[in-house]
Amino acid sequence: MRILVLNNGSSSVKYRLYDGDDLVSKGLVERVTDYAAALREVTGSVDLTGLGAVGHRVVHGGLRFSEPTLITDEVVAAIEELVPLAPLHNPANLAGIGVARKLLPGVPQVAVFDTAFHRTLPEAAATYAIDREVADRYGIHRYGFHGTSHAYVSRRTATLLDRPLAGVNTITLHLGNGASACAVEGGRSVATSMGLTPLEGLVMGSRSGDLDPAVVFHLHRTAGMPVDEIDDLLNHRGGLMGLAGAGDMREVLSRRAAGDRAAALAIDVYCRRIRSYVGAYYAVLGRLDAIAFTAGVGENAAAVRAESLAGLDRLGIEIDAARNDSVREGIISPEGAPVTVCVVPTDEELEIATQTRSVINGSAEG
Ligand SMILES: Nc1ncnc2c1ncn2[C@@H]1O[C@H](COP(=O)(O)OP(=O)(O)O)[C@@H](O)[C@H]1O
Ligand SMILES: CC(=O)OP(=O)(O)O
Ligand SMILES: [Mg+2]
Repeated sequence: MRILVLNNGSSSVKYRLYDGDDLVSKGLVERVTDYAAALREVTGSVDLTGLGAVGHRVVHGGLRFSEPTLITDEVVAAIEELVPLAPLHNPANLAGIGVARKLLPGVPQVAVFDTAFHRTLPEAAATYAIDREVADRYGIHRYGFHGTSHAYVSRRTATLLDRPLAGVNTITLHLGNGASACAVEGGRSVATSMGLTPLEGLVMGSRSGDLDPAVVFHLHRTAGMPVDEIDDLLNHRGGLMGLAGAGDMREVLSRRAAGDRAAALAIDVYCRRIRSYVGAYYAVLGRLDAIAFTAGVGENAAAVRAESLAGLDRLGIEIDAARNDSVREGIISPEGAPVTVCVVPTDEELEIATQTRSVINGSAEG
């Protein structure tokens, strides 16, 4: 079955066309303002004959969506209702869905949610310690994101260990522009660092990750900053961008190499945050079999991997320097180490295609 996968961001359209598991073509349309035009460009440039389905990445699925879902008008309305919880991501996803349904009538469309994998979080992990009634009324809950990636990478890690997924405990570290950590117990997400929105947790390209919520009140009251400006400060002008003046890890690493102290501090803050989460999630899991690094930074920045896990050998967590510098995919811990540390390239689009196909096959059978 041929499947078109669309991953619409706030300013770009990424697409992949699969025939079974084979990638037939892929592309990226950048600086998108008109999704209809961008998608017409995509549909005009690839051969879509025999297309069996379109799979869409949808970032926020709220509490409702724990599985990939066939898109109907009612599903679109539900995704629209979640826009306030993901104002940067869901509108772009919806634009892609709207245009694809119009341009490809009769082709089934499937939504694959970033949040779905985390619907297994234990209640104690998903609950913020605030007034219960307020939380329920406004949907204040840890939803977690990058679930498609954490699911794919934790599965691949079990394969790499040559053990059944059900018996493997892994910490997956998705370090891209957005970044999140996940504790995966036997294939189920039991803790994750992003929360109500993709702002919480690790230090990211332009997002601050964790901070004292009182920072927001303080900036509002003392600096007189409107809430929208604080939102922009934390989401777009924080993280590596805020600390080092560049959001791209390659640039920050090269500035540090040139002696830039702000860049050096930014990387220290970035790696220390990862180390804190690894320790916390080790405690949550009780027994840890593997740590998997993935996404742009995790797959490519050996220095970040080494610095994040430095000094954890007493916990059985160690990196072999020669392996870390040479391995593109596979194990980077020393032979026989208690915890297997590995690099596992993610493939969110392939996972979306796989899940989309399972929905189509399931509905054909059912
Ligand atoms: N060779 C590299 N060394 C260090 N960082 C890298 C390298 N290649 C890519 N990156 C970083 O990966 C990040 C982007 O990750 P990616 O997973 O592609 O992001 P996203 O899909 O979230 O847009 C950027 O910060 C970029 O600097
Ligand atoms: C949810 C999220 O943070 O996605 P991205 O990493 O694509 O920004
Ligand atoms: Mg990515």
